[in-house]
Amino acid sequence: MLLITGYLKEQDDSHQEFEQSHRPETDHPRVLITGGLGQLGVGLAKLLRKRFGKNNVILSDIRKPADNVFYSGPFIYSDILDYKNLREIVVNNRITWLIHYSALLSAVGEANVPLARAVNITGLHNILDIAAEHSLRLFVPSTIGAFGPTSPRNPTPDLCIQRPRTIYGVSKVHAELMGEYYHYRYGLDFRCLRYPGIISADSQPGGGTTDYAVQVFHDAIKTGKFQCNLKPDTRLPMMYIDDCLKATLEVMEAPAELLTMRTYNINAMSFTPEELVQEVQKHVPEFEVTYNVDPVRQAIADSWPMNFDDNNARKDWGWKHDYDLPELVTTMFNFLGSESRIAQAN
Ligand SMILES: NC(=O)c1ccc[n+]([C@@H]2O[C@H](COP(=O)([O-])OP(=O)(O)OC[C@H]3O[C@@H](n4cnc5c(N)ncnc54)[C@H](O)[C@@H]3O)[C@@H](O)[C@H]2O)c1
Ligand SMILES: C[C@@H](O)[C@H](N)C(=O)O
Repeated sequence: MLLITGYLKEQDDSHQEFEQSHRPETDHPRVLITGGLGQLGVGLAKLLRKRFGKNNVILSDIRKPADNVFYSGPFIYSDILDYKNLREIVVNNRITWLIHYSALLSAVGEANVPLARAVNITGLHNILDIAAEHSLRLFVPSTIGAFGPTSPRNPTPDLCIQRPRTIYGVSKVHAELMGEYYHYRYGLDFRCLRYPGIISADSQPGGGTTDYAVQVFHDAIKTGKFQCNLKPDTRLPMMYIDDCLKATLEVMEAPAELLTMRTYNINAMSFTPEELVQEVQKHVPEFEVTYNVDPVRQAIADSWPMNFDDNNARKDWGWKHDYDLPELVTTMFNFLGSESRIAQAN
């Protein structure tokens, strides 16, 4: 058996022991999260473990997990480009839900197109085949980046022209279309949400265009100064991580008959760097910002939606966000402020 977890290792090194003492509850899904050590995976694992039980949710990645992650529940090495290994993990752990988070994001994708193509497209093909072969429920996130300069930008509906100009966006449109094709052709239970830029306090973004909206909080607390790599009036859809993870769980649990589509926009708020900074200054009045525009990220942002129309998600399966801009900013400062007080005390 392949599964080795820090949590289990602490108790017993025998895999036999795992099989006997940790039988999965049959009424809960057995979940595998790929690319689980990025900005979103650890938080999602925490949420799903609370709901389905610690041992029913396996995090996987090609990176080495931090101690707190390793000891918080099952973790396994998995490279999504290794089809045989992926299939072995699914079979040996009797996986029923696959959450496919592995990807190269927009900015790092432009910096390494061959790798982005391999991970985001070839990797997705492995995931689709394994999910179809083993009748898994498959979640693949898409993104505001799946739209391009010829899409309507304010607001962007679910169905419209999608001609993105990044390898990231192209690979995500490909994922949407392939997932839907497998659904209609082979009956694959494919579910997909187009996430906005996600903002989180306890995990770092992986090299996207919306990363500035996370970094700003860290710099406000650490130095009181921030250099923004997008222009002050660049408007993009954004969401606090708790809303993103809640939506993911909700769409995965939604009865199939409610889903009139298989790919939905979800949204919470939309702001520019200037508007975010004004809100941050309510908490840190002396906060100073300068602008040093990164032309690659700026060109990407200028081609993306400014506002996202998520009416179908709201109508079909009851999507509703909890965090608007003021709550987001207060929550980020509460979290990071308490962390920095703890660090100072130690
Ligand atoms: N964070 C956002 O703002 C956002 C917005 C829209 C969509 N999404 C999507 O959500 C998903 C998760 O995003 P994230 O922000 O956590 O990404 P991230 O970049 O932080 O993490 C991606 C993870 O994929 C892993 N990975 C890379 N190559 C791999 C391989 N060959 N095999 C297995 N794993 C591999 C990386 O090690 C990394 O831990 C992605 O598909 C992303 O496109 C994220
Ligand atoms: C928006 C999203 O897909 C990611 N945060 C990026 O900027 O690339």
